[in-house]
Amino acid sequence: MLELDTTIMTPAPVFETSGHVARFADWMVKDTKTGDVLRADHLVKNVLEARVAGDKEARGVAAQPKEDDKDKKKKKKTAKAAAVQLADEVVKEYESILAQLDNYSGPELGELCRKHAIKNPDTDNEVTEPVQFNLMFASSIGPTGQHPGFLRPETAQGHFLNFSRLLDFNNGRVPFASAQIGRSFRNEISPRAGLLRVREFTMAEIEHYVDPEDKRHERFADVRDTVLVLLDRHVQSEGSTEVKHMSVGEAVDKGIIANETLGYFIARIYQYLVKIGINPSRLRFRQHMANEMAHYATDCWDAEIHNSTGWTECVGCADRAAYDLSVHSKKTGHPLVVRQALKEPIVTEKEAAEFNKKVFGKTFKGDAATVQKIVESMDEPQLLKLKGELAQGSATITSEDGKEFTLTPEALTIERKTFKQSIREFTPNVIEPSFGLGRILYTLLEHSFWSREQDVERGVLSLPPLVAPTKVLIVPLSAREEFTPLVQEVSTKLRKAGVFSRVDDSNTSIGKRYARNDELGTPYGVTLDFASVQNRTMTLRSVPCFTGIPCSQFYPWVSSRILRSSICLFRFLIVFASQPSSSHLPLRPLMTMCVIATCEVSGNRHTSALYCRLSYLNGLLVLSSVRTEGRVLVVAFLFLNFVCDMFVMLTDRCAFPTDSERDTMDQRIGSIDDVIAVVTELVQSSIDWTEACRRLPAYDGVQAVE
Ligand SMILES: Nc1ncnc2c1ncn2[C@@H]1O[C@H](COP(=O)(O)OP(=O)(O)OP(=O)(O)O)[C@@H](O)[C@H]1O
Repeated sequence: MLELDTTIMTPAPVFETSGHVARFADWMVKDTKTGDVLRADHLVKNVLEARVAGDKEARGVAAQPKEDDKDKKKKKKTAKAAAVQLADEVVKEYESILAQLDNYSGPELGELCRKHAIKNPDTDNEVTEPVQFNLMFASSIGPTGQHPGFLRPETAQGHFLNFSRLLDFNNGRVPFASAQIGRSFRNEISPRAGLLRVREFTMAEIEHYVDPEDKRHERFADVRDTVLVLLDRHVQSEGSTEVKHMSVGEAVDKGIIANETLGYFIARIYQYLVKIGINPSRLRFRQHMANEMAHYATDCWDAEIHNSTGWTECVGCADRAAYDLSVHSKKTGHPLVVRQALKEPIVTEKEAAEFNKKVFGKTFKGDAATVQKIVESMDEPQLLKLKGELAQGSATITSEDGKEFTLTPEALTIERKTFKQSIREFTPNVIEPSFGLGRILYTLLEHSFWSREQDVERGVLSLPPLVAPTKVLIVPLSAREEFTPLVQEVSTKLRKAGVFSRVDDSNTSIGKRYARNDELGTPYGVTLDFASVQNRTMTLRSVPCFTGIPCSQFYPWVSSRILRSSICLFRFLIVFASQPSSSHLPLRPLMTMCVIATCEVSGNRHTSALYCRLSYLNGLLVLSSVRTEGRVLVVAFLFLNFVCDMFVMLTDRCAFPTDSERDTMDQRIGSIDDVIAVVTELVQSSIDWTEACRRLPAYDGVQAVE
């Protein structure tokens, strides 16, 4: 792959030729009273989605999440959902429109606004008919300002302008690819949602040039079995968003993905996104519908990632065919083609025109070149017709501006000739994966950031080591002088191993230091304690990774929760039943049980355990205050409470470990050199945490200094 870096400010003829001046546009509408500008498709989407959500709320399917004031400010243009129930057919129609929203043209969007009374959600005013708005920033180049230019809206055109040079570097052969990372600029109608829609953003684009007659990819076998979540154009045009899980091999075989090279890059995009930490269950590939496709594309798939704003396109992967190279070549007259030596020459017979230069020049004088051009641009049937007319004595041809010329057999002869072709000339097709780095980074941060159930203020960023800015945190337990040489030794050894580390020797507690670095996304931590000074050992800690509940643990976890909740209810009933009517403390055990039940169900086991013990005390208090005959019941309650406790302890064993447990459990110990070797391999991803645990024993807090 050849990397290039081309200019951002681009002369206008480049984008006139590529079609961007005429067609790189979005549809916008204006608020008829305030003049507020809205992107037409976004307006329809916001309003219809809000109506569908309002319908769900009215039916009691899902409550609308409450927006706090901050969010309200951010989502100024988001339509508010009124809890209004809609007719079933209307909901169906709205869902169908939303599924194929990207396929509507401007007039169709205008029609939708009228038909469904879609207004500006902020003002409730009508909106105008959609008009096209070109997304490029115009400027002028040079001191006189007479050369118009544009800030590039994509890096791709820079690749195409340099095609001949790139082809030379690749010895005139395809396939090969060029790559560029750089800023692009789009005058977005409504730039919102943080980094998701901005007017200036970083793109990483690959242009892969292939033979149009052979779009196989030599490494396709490596990715053939990669299973993807696909939302193809047929499903969308039926108004559905039902996805298919399918290997890329099968999708190419069935023609869902147009060709192997496109399929290869889609699979590689998937692998890349998952490798950097995007949650694969929130990633899908959506095919563009016919109207939605950019003017240059013949097939296009977007890698869409789900985040707090919904499904967002983060990478586009298009087959741009020969469009760009052909238009630039036509405009400049410079052939952007590949010349390939044929193994077997191709022999063909065809009609060929031969000009008698002397007579031709004398007859047509200044128009000779124009007449020759007209004849040369004729195809086989036209030449045959002309040949017939010449055989009759003369033929008349007309130029584009309507001028007539009479040709005679003296000036021009047409004969059938044999041609031997040993070179094949073709314009390569281009497959283009186009990454928006801001969108990828934003969704990655969203997918990686979480907080502990019992401490929502304490955030954790579970970044894979590959992308984490700091790979290892070195934490000396004390700021005492004897730690300094050790810290320096570990830091130097990690640097030599190519592992970027940082020392946190601040005065705060070790817990706070861990927490701070968990939030910064540092995946590993090594701790130097007093045992390190004495025995040269070091502990290794991995930042907990929130992957959701693994399937294998999901059912035991759910059943344990159900069991625990049932036990709470059971306890509650026992307490209730054991209340002697004369007791002056009837509410205390009752309230305690309610607190326990709430804690158990919400998973807050520390508080639950505390209240559990309190319930015994309550039982004893009740015991001392009731009549003799009521005591039997209270003793029975205490006994049953004890049995319940045993149950809870047992179910604790099969319960899904909480994050705090993973925090403290995931500590290993070893000699400084062993730990450095293991953490280096972890950072390089050549081993996983399981292998690290096999190599280093667990740290149980006992291997400390005597
Ligand atoms: N305004 C923007 N802000 C941030 N990233 C963007 C923006 N526009 C495009 N991108 C990124 O560039 C990539 C390739 O651009 P492409 O032209 O395919 O986007 P697009 O289809 O115009 O996007 P959209 O439909 O969201 O406007 C997108 O997948 C996206 O990640």
